[in-house]
Amino acid sequence: MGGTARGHSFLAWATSRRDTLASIGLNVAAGVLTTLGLLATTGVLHQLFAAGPTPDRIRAALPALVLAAAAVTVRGALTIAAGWAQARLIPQINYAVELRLFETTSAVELAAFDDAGFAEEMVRARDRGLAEAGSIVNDTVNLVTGVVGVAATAAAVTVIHPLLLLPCLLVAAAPEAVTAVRMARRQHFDWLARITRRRRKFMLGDLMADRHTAAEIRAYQMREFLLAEYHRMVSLETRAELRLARSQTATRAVGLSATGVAAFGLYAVLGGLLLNGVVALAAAATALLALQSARAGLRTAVFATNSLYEDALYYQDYRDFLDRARHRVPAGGTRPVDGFDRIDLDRVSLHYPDTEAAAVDEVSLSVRRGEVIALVGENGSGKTTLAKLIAGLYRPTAGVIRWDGVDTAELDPRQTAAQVAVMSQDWWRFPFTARQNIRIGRHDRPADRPGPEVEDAARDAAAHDMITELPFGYDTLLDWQFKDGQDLSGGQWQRLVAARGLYRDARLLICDEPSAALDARAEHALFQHLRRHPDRAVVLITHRLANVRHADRIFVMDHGRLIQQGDHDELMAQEGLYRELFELQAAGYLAQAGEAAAES
Ligand SMILES: Nc1ncnc2c1ncn2[C@@H]1O[C@H](COP(=O)(O)OP(=O)(O)OP(=O)(O)O)[C@@H](O)[C@H]1O
Repeated sequence: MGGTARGHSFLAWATSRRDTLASIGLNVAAGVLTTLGLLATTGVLHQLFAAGPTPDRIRAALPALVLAAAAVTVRGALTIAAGWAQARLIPQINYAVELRLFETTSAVELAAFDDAGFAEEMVRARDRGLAEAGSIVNDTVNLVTGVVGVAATAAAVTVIHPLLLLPCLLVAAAPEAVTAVRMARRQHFDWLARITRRRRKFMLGDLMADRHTAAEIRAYQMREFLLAEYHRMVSLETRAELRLARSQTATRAVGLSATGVAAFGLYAVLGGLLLNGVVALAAAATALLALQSARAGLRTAVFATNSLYEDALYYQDYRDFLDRARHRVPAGGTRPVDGFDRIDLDRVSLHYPDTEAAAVDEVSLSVRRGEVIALVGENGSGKTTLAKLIAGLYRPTAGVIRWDGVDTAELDPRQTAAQVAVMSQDWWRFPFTARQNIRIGRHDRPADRPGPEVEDAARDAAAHDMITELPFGYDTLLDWQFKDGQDLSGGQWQRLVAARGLYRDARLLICDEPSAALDARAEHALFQHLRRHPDRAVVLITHRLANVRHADRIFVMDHGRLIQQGDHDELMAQEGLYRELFELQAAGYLAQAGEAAAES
């Protein structure tokens, strides 16, 4: 926890030195005025309890009274100023903490997202870690305020009567502090133990309240099934929460009893000292005031320590996540890249985490500039994984990928990625306008770099007409959740994804099922533009084998292994999976063509 609090104060310091200094400094200054105020009050009481006529005593007490009033006023002003500095600091810190998280999550390697442990840590960091950053600052300032308050009072008391109250204060504070820390620890560990179940509960809740799942849930009448599953989670959760509440209540009861006994003892000691004449009446009265002020300070400090302890435990999750995530940011090399003549895969394998079999198993192949190659195989045979390896989205768990003979690990990763465009099979409906949805394919294209215009890319992907028919054309927001937002059909989205890929205008174009949702006309239009181009290599994955007939080379995958390669004619001349799959598809068309001929 010490490390965390230190780490965080660095963050506050780095975020805004002025506001951090002001938050702490003004609170300390307010504490000094508390001491002054108490000393002035003792002065007032001494004069009032002295012998002599009342008007004289009041007159004598006046200067101290003015001093006490001034101390209270200035202290109030300082506290308000400290509050202002704190209010400025918190949003800055929250922003810095969020930014750090998203800078890291968006930089980690893709493989990290396949790791369930990493995904869970990320949820934890977002779920609680972020929210705690602001509270840590608040609680730290409160702790400083509380401690300064107690120290200020203790200083005043020491001046008035050395060694009288300090031990008493400590005795009064101990039970509260111990109870608070115990409760915070238990709360945290209980939360950790329940996190997987809570994630599942949220996920079920999302399924039942999401627009994208609504149709399927109704079509399969999944409602009762989901509700029963949700109910099961909720009952387990409720039971766990009740168990926690029971033990927390017991701890609090013990803590409060101990605090009561300590307070009683404290007053008894003070009474005894007064009766025995060890303390004067004025000093005893100030002591009571001081005790009250000290206890308020103590309560603030204990409460802040408790919250700080709890915040720190959650915030530590955030920091641990950042540390671990930073190790998953691909380091990459420094060799500059500007295109390639050939990419060679040498016995490349990829194992997903927690899986037995390799998704890609010792595959060797090459992709040359100016070629169109195709990856073919049944579902789950490893085509998408292999394409992601070629695209550099995954690093091989064994084997080497070389660009013009250089291991990709040595190449500058940003420059390498700039050479690649991926039309992915599982694309996302980005909530931007149609134009932005295409432009994000190369949003940072410098003005002097040639490339297709947004509308040309859309035309090539058969998306232009559909976009111009939208209510605001290219400026239509493609998110139905916002006013004037629109949604598109699956095929329309896929045209947009294709347009984005073409707009990116990269040397290596990877098309994973680019036409799965397209109608025949759009598919035809797209494939016109995926033909050979001297400056570009295309890696095509498709189950519609008619589209791979013209590929320069076809690679056939089965259970992660490369089992056949060659062009269409070579592969058709062999017994094997390719011919089998091709003939199965062709038979469907031929049968239909035959039936049509018979009918006419
Ligand atoms: N993120 C992942 N984590 C774990 N296993 C995965 C992951 N993605 C794919 N797999 C597994 O890896 C294997 C290869 O999957 P891949 O998606 O590469 O196949 P594919 O040939 O593209 O299939 P399809 O034709 O259905 O698109 C499959 O057994 C799949 O279950």
